[in-house]
Amino acid sequence: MPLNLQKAEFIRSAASAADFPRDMLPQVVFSGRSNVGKSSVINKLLLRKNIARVGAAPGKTTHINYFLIDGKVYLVDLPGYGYAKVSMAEKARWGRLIESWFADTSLMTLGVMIVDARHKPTADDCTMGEWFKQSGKPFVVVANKLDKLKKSEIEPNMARIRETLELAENVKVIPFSAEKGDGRQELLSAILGAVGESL
Ligand SMILES: Nc1nc2c(ncn2[C@@H]2O[C@H](COP(=O)(O)OP(=O)(O)OP(=O)(O)O)[C@@H](O)[C@H]2O)c(=O)[nH]1
Repeated sequence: MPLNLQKAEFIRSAASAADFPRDMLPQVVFSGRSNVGKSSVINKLLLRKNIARVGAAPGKTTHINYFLIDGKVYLVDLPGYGYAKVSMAEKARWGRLIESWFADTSLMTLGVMIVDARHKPTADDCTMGEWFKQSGKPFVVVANKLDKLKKSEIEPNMARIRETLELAENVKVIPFSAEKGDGRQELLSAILGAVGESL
């Protein structure tokens, strides 16, 4: 049976490891700096207007949101990072939550790390990249907001992202526009391949 992307449902918000689903279904985990467009990427991927809420209140660092696609694949939405106005206490809480998630990488099938196509990855992005590398699981980098680049900027910016994050050759950097839809097929293929499903 092909995977029906239209059948996506919110399952739960997890505030600690006790709430993480631990059934055997594959988990595709999304991370990104606050405001990078993570919700927009997820919405574009699923062709939904608003399954992952876009934009309203940045800095919601306290919960990991779980969605289930067609009863078969979890989409895991890690809280955004790097939002300037967040207190030290909230940053520490974010760190503990992420640490507890990555403590058991048997839960993870594929990582999707979203960065801004326009900019050099931040120190926080590099830290996130380390979490993914150390997980030992496959991951891809999505360079979002591609529509804001001039054509001539695309290649050098992608190279800068790869270099700054010190990515191994087998890690894909996917130029993406949640606004226009560029990169959707490539990201979808990477996800379907990792979870062993087709459309
Ligand atoms: N031009 C352009 N704007 C985008 C794109 N993706 C997202 N945006 C805009 O960037 C802003 C942030 O998008 P969100 O999807 O809310 O970002 P987020 O990373 O989920 O943000 P948090 O909720 O703070 O974690 C919104 O104003 C979006 O419309 C894109 O590909 N191109």
